[in-house]
Amino acid sequence: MSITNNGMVLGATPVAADGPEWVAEPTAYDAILLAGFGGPEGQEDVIPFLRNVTRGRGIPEERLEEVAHHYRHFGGVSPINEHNRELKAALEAELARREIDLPVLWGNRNWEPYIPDAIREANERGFTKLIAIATSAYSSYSSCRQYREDFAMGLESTGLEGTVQIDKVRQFFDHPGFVQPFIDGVRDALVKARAEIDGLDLGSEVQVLFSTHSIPSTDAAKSGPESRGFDADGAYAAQHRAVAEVVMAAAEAALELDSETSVPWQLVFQSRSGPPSMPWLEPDINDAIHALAGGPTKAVVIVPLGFVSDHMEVMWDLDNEALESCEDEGFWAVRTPTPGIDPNYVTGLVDLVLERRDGVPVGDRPHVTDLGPWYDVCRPGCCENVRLGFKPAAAGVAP
Ligand SMILES: CC1=C(CCC(=O)O)c2cc3nc(cc4[nH]c(cc5[nH]c(cc1n2)c(C)c5CCC(=O)O)c(CCC(=O)O)c4C)C(CCC(=O)O)=C3C
Ligand SMILES: [Fe+2]
Repeated sequence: MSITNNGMVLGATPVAADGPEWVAEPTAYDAILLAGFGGPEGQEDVIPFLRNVTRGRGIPEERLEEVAHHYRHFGGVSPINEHNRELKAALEAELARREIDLPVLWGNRNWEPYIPDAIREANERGFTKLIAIATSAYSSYSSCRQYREDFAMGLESTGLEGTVQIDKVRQFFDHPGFVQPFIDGVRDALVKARAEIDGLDLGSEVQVLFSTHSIPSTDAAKSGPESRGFDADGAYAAQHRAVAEVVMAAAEAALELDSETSVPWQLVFQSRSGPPSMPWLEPDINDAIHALAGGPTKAVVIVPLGFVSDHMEVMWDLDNEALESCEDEGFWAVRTPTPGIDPNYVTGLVDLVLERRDGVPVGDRPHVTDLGPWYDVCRPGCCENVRLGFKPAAAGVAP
């Protein structure tokens, strides 16, 4: 991978460092690149998979053993690859329904089929312009830039940089298609809590915990473009807070609560993995649950706001650990669904592809928070990783 003398990264849409945040001209894409995290599909895959994920990351050995145990507990199989096969099929069905001729290629960051496999397949089928959907909604190194770096590395390792172009749809944390399944989930959970707990006061006796992956504080601070002036927790935390506010307002409206009543909620973090000496975003969801003990809370609603499907972080860290913490404290508790292949989500992803294909003006792009619509082309320095240092990335402006 090389950077041209005017600052453009080869393989990415050619825009200068001071180029546009949004691409308002149509682009004749040949195919969609569905980019997943990847997961093991049997006991023998567990260790090689974990090595792929943690290469060069300084994750303590004890943490790896603990995480290996989560996978071993489920036969060494993460459901994440099956989720992505289902999502691919759902996208294909929605594209066919709308008579849009865009094949979907699938490649993962950490397991087969790998991103370079998908890039090679694109080339073999004569595709030169790909629009990527990464299965990750928010801005941070792990949820945005790392996918873009893997695209750049994949183009380099296949020798196809300059031949195949990879663009990426904007981070979709505040796209209505992604947010609607969470609104439905919180509404349904509150209805259920009210039905099952006699005389429940939704204004004081429920706690909605919006949970997302913790990340190192240094990554959080660098999430999103510097120019936006976010606080120390960066765009990552700000985006989650903004979406949670929208979800709560919509769920409260659906329940027809009087305007005096607002349901208590907070943003919490899970799945921390660095050494204890390294600060990561807090509070941890289990600490937050235990801190509610002795207060008015009777019911806890856990919302996996940072995740698109019920993969290992949801199955283990929420459905096993966090629900157990609730049980320990005697709280009534439910975990609401992830978007999965909810029709709102699938339709929304196709809309995100079409807004790039058709060059929809930024003013016409759907978004439910004031932070969006997010950039088509990542800004200089966006989501960079100060621990790992600079690596070239596709679908953005250099550096
Ligand atoms: C922000 C974020 C998302 C959400 C965005 C997205 O969805 O992409 C996410 C998703 C996921 N993370 C996953 C798995 C793992 N993540 C790890 C480690 C890490 N994640 C991090 C962040 C994130 N991770 C970070 C900062 C690390 C430390 C290492 C590093 O600096 O990169 C490790 C290593 C062991 C451990 O320490 O836990 C594993 C096994 C799986 C697959 C689950 C399955 O198999 O079903 C998924 C979807
Ligand atoms: Fe992770």
